[in-house]
This record gives sequence, structure tokens and C-alpha cells, in this order.
Amino acid sequence: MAELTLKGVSKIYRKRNREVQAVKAFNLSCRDGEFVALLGPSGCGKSTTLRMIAGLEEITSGEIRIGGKKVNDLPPKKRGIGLAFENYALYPPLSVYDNIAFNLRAQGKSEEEIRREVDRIAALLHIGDLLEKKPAALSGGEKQRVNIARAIIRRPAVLLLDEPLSHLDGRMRQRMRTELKRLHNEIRCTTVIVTHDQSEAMALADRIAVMNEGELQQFGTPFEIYRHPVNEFVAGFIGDPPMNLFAVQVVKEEETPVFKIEGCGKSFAVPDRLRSVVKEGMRYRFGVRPTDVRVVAPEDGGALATRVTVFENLGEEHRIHIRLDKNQMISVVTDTDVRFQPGDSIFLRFDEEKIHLFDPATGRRIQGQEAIPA
Ligand SMILES: Nc1ncnc2c1ncn2[C@@H]1O[C@H](COP(=O)(O)OP(=O)(O)OP(=O)(O)O)[C@@H](O)[C@H]1O
Repeated sequence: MAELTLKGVSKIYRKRNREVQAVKAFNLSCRDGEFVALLGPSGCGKSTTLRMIAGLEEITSGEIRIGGKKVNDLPPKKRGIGLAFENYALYPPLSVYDNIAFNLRAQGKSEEEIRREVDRIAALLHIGDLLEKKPAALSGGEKQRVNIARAIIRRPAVLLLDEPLSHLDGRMRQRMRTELKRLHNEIRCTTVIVTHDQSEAMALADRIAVMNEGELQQFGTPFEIYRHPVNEFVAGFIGDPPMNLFAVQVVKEEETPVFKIEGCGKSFAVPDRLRSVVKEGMRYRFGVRPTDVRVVAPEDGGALATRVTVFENLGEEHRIHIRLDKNQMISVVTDTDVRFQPGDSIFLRFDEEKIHLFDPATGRRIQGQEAIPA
């Protein structure tokens, strides 16, 4: 077990005359035993970061420490890491037992010691009955368990997982996700997982590092990232269905400050909480999650009056989509007792405590609106 820190880590790939800055001055500090997810869209630099921690990729600048020790110049084998990659193939001719035992044999351990260790790991991963099988006879989920068993058999200081569940189908993926969490609770090994699946990151990680274009956007607990995104990128990336985001301007209507939605001209009252935060005449990016929009009665003053475009019944919830103009939609997630037809009038109120405002120029969260309770 160990702390893992990255300080100002950058990676520039050089291809002929072209340079790609895959990771930019990346800082990260994982506590001993913490489960951290690197999350972001394709090409944002997640795998490169993981490979640099593993020592499979040289770093261009910066420093990586594992358990306080600088590892920049150490080969992968000397870093005390365990690796399980998406396509990290098992050796087909070897049994599951021999695949798991492989690294211990390379260390010159006795067969008795190896048997004890393999049995211990097999029990942890619930693969005791697969040990005599060959990899070809295993399902995707079973292969991934063996893969992880192989990664943790040497009791690594840091476990690195690159999209370990992405090849699995929906139900198996869910099961393996729960298994991974349970395994981490049992072995408490500092773990970094790379994923582009936000629900996987939210379910597994103690803290999530959200990346975009090689840069760290936010590092926080799932709650912080969901409830308190530091910029518009994080706000829009986390959450399914995604956060409603649109451009507004603060104007006065009958002496009351309102947000006027740009483009469609509709308006709704500025909540009391935000009156001291916003300025008349200023433009903002306004964000609210579909679950934080309420359908209210027509007489509810200050509500946004509009019409339903699409109504969806998803069984455990209903979704309403409203086209404000040709570029902007608002989505609303409601309980199943709310029913509408396309074209019906609808009145919406945004949960005051859960409105997010961003600077349209920088995308950063507007200061002064921090008091968002649980
Ligand atoms: N060996 C390489 N040579 C040149 N460019 C590379 C190399 N590996 C990655 N890149 C580039 O670096 C950037 C980051 O890639 P990386 O694979 O780390 O992203 P990622 O977030 O893991 O993406 P994905 O989820 O698609 O795997 C991309 O622009 C990619 O094209």
C-alpha cells in the first residue's frame, strides 16, 4: 500500500515534425488505499497518464512518486505496481493457475508458497473452480477476474486498471463492478482506474479526476463533482441525462430581476439566493440537472411557461423534453405520476439550491453560489 503523487507531469508525443501534448502539467495526489478514477472523453490523456505511472511510457517532464519514492527512472517491475489492462492477454497454453503463478515463479518462490498465494487470491476473486481451465474456456468476466488476480498476486503498492470492464456486456459489467468494489474494500490497495464511463467512476471511486484535452479539470469525490462542478465542461460531462445548459442574460421585468433565455426570449425569476451573485445586464451560462427541474402549477409565479415537445415513459421515471428554439432543449426527469402529451402547456421551476452559473467567456463556475447543500 502506498500514496501515489504526480507533480507537474506532462507528456509530449513527437511524430515526425508534429507534437501532441497528450498530458499537460498534471497534478494528482492519491492517498494510501484510495480508489481513484481517471475519467474523461476519448483522447483526453487518461491511458497515457496511467502508462506513465506504470513506467510503460516515459514522462516528458514532472515527477511521479509511489510511497514517497521518486519512480521516474525505475522500470515497471521495480515500481511495485500491478497492472490489469483492457487487452492484457492471458497466456493461452497455460492454465489459469499457471497464468496467476507466472510472476511468482519468475521471482523464484517455492511451489508451496505459490500454491498458498494462488489459493488466497483465487478465493478473493471467486475463481477457485477455474484454476485448472485454459483461458479459451473462460467467459469475458472470468478472464477479467483472472487478469486482476494476476495483477494483485504480488501484493502491489498501487493497482492500475485500464478500462478493465469495457469488453463486458451490461449485466456482467455491473457484476464485475460490484466485485471490484468488494475486492478493493478487502485488499485496500491504492487503485487507479481509467474509464470513460461516468457511472463506473461514480460507483467505484473515492475520488474522480476529470480530464479534458490533457488537463485535469477537477479532482473530487463523486458528490463534489456532481453537485459542485468547477466549470462547464465538468457540469456537462457528468450526469445522465446531461445537465441542461443555456445562455441567459439578467434583465429587469416589472422591477424584478429575471433570467432571459437568449434566443427564445422566455424568462424566469432570478431566485433570491442568486440576487446578490448576478448583475443586471450580464450574461451567464445557466445549468440545471433534469432531476432538479420541477413541473409546477400555472399560477406558480416566476415559473418558465413553455410547451412539451416529447414525452417519454421509461418505466421507473418519465422524461419530458422541451424545445425552446432551434438550438436549445430542456430535459426534465419526473416521477411516474406526471404525464403529458406533446404540445401541452407546461410550467417549470428550477430547484433554487441546485442551479449552476458559469462564466460564458471562461466556462468557470461563478463565485459566490457555493452554498449548495446535500
Ligand atoms: N504513441 C502515441 N503516439 C502519438 N500520439 C499518441 C500516442 N498515444 C496516444 N497519443 C495521443 O495522445 C492523446 C491522448 O491519448 P490517450 O490514449 O492517453 O487518451 P485516452 O483518454 O486514454 O483515450 P481513450 O479513452 O480513447 O483510450 C491523443 O490525442 C492520442 O492520439
